[in-house]
Formats: sequence, C-alpha cells, structure tokens
Amino acid sequence: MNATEQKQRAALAAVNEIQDGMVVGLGTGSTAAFFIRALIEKAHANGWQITGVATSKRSAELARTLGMVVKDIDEVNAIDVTVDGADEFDSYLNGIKGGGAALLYEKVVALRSKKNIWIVDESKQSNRLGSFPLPVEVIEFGAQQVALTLQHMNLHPRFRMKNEREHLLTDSGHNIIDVDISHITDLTTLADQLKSITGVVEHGLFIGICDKVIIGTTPVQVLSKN
Ligand SMILES: O=C[C@H](O)[C@H](O)[C@H](O)COP(=O)(O)O
Repeated sequence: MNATEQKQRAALAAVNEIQDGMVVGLGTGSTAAFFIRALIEKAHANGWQITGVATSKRSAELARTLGMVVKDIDEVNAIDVTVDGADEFDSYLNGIKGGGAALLYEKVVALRSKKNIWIVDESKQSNRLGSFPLPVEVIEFGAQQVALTLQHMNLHPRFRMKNEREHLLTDSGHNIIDVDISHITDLTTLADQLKSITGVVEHGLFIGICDKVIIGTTPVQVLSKN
C-alpha cells in the first residue's frame, strides 16, 4: 500500500474518534485534508453538528467549502480533539511538524486541545528525530540575523523559498528557516534554545503534545501515550 493510501486509511480511522457535537481541531497538509473530507462526509451522512477550528487558511477554506462550520480559536470554549498530520514522529510520540509551513497555528491549536491525534503513513516513523529538516518560524524583520545565529549553532539554516527569489511567507506573514538537527541529541534543550532567540516565533518540534498516532498500514497501527 502506498503512502497516499496509508494517509487515507489513517484519516478514516481518525474519523472514528469523533462524536456528534465535538469541536475538532483541523490540521494542515495532505493527510489532514483526507481527514477533513472524511469527517464532513460522515457528519453530513449522520446529521452531526461538528465545529472546526482550522490550523491554516487552506484547511479553513477546504472545510468551509465542504459545508463545515469553522470558527476562530478564540470563538470556542474548548477543542475536544485535534487531528493533524506529522512530518516525522518517534516512539515517544514526539515529532517534527511544519513541512507545510503551518506549524505555528498547528501548535497553538494543539496546545489548547484536550487530545491530539496524528495521522500518518509509515514513512513518517523514525527511531530518532532529525531526518526531516526542522522548520523554524521567524519574523521577517531581521530574519537574516536569526539565520546567522542558527548558522553559529551549526544548524545549517536554509530559508524556505516561495520561488527562486522570494522567501515563503506563512499564514502569519513570517519566514520559515529549515535547520538540520540530525546531529542533535538533546532536543528539549534545542527547543528551549530556539525559543530564546529574539525573532523566532516558534519551531516545529512537538514534544509531549501528541496523545495518539494512527499509522495507515494494513492493519492500522495505533500508538498511544502511556
Ligand atoms: O505544516 C504542515 C503540517 O505540519 C503537516 O501536518 C505536515 O507537514 C504533514 O503533512 P502531510 O500530511 O502532507 O504529509
């Protein structure tokens, strides 16, 4: 079964975690898009009232186009569960996110959710995080200075590009600098160091946030936090 089929299977399995009346955090990316479509289909078929809280303009637009009520995070009292993809995860359910540049809103929503589920294909599983470049979201002003700091930290920074000349801009108008953390062993310390750099808004290390990973293999594998 290829990666796309696995993403679809994981997304379908995650829909089983949702009940009528829930406020659901909607992740971003190709796997999350499968989930949004499948959830809305089930909600329509069963007459469910589901409210979505989106982690990107893309996901909000997709959900609204398909008929879901999507609210801003500040308009809901609580988020029952968030279902999102991941770029890499390990056996502790820590991971790297932000391959689609949505890490900031994804983390804001995840940290306010009662439960976080990641839906993935098996290629995302890793013994040690760092094969996927870690996205660091930075404000545009002084972004080159932050890149220099990251260079001095030996993290081989590279700006995420929109095209040959322009930096990519996130939904918040920030830049993304991808860094190489494959040689770093203490990721908690690295996370703290990155957050302490003025100009850094957030990074894509999600440590201790995910409660459950659903891998769309046959049969589906579920990893839960102890
Ligand atoms: O910024 C994007 C997100 O973190 C995505 O959830 C992540 O990149 C996984 O995307 P996909 O499901 O397309 O592999």
